[in-house]
Amino acid sequence: MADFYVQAGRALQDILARRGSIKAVTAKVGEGKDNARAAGNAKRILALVVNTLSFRSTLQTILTKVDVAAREPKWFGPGSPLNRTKGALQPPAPTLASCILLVLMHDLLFTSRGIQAAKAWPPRERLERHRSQLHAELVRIQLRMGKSHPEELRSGAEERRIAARIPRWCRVNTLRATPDMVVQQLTEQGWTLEETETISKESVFVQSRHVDHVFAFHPGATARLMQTELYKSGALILQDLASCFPAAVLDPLRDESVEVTAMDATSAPGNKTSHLSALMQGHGSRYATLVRMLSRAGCLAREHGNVHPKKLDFLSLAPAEQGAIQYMLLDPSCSGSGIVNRLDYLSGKDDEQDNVEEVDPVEKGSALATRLANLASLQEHMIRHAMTFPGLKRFTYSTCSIHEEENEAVRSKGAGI
Ligand SMILES: C[S@@+](CC[C@H](N)C(=O)[O-])C[C@H]1O[C@@H](n2cnc3c(N)ncnc32)[C@H](O)[C@@H]1O
Repeated sequence: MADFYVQAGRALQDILARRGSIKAVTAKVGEGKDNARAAGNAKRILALVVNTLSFRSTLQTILTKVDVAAREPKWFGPGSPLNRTKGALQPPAPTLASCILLVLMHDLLFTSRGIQAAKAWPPRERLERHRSQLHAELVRIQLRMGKSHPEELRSGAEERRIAARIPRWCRVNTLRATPDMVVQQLTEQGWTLEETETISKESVFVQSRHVDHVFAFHPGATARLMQTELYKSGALILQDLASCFPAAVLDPLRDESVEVTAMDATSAPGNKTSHLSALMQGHGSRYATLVRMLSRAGCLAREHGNVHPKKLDFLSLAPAEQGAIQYMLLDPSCSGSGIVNRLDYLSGKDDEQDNVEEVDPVEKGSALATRLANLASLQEHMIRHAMTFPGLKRFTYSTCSIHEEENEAVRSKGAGI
């Protein structure tokens, strides 16, 4: 179990050093030879890391009063042997010992079971020497903030309240089923399609007014939806409404009567690719990366679909050699600032299909400005590159960002409109 806390501390260190998203980092740390065990491990690490981050500001306030690193320098100071663990990042990243301290403090102060490592493990033993003072500080913070329970100190309460009101959007994958078939099966399972603006009950769903074959469900219905055969077979794909617009707008067959070729330039993980594939009704050829998702959605050419995935750097493609490409969906890396964060990973109802790239909700100020400038420069470069494809008739540019710098500004500079 000591190893578990070291792995969780490593994941936390990677996240704080901004080396990846929470999901990506914890999945990587949990990796091992035994897949089932690794998956279980990754889930537990994810839960501990997410919870530690939720209480991080409280934990750090406590540490300003009870400076564990100064009191126990051998295990939590800069010279700790924990900092020499294989793979530990070096400064300017926060030390591994300080990250392990946070995850241990989380379990000590916020769980009834306490730290789940051998009593003799020195970091546990050293930290627990300060247990009563740490608890006293926690109670002081609670009183100061007028909270009756430590759980109320968790940050992000407002975000969670909002998340609980956001519908769960699903797209019918017309390569697997017709919308009528989906409605019929759902109805047989106790769901009701209503013509209403508000989804009052978990069993009610409504049709999108904007994009064909897209339905909105109650946010609390996610787990039940994921149990359905429709979801498991790839006939129903969890995909936010906003993310359904690019393929719907591009719609390569809209004014074509002959076979066409389209490219999804930055396709992984593949939601928009499979949408585009479905809109092309099995015609044409195109590129994508995420074979697994495409296979599940029935899009792969080698499995009688219409997508030829290629793992390539879009920017390294020579447009002159791609004269066949007539339509292109360009959905490049972005800040992810507009992504609806349902926090499903907190409840274990993880949605592997959300096209989350990198989401950093704490990012502010000049760090954000620099990151946006870097992203905008790459995005503009991609638009310019797309526009040199000689056969291109139409392309869409989209991001999951709410920042003008990545949207209107990039479009104006890149495409000159
Ligand atoms: C926002 S995501 C795309 C999401 C995808 N359209 C979907 O709906 O599932 C951007 C993707 O572009 C990929 N990417 C970034 N630069 C690229 C490049 N030069 N060539 C190809 N893909 C790239 C990233 O790795 C990332 O997977």
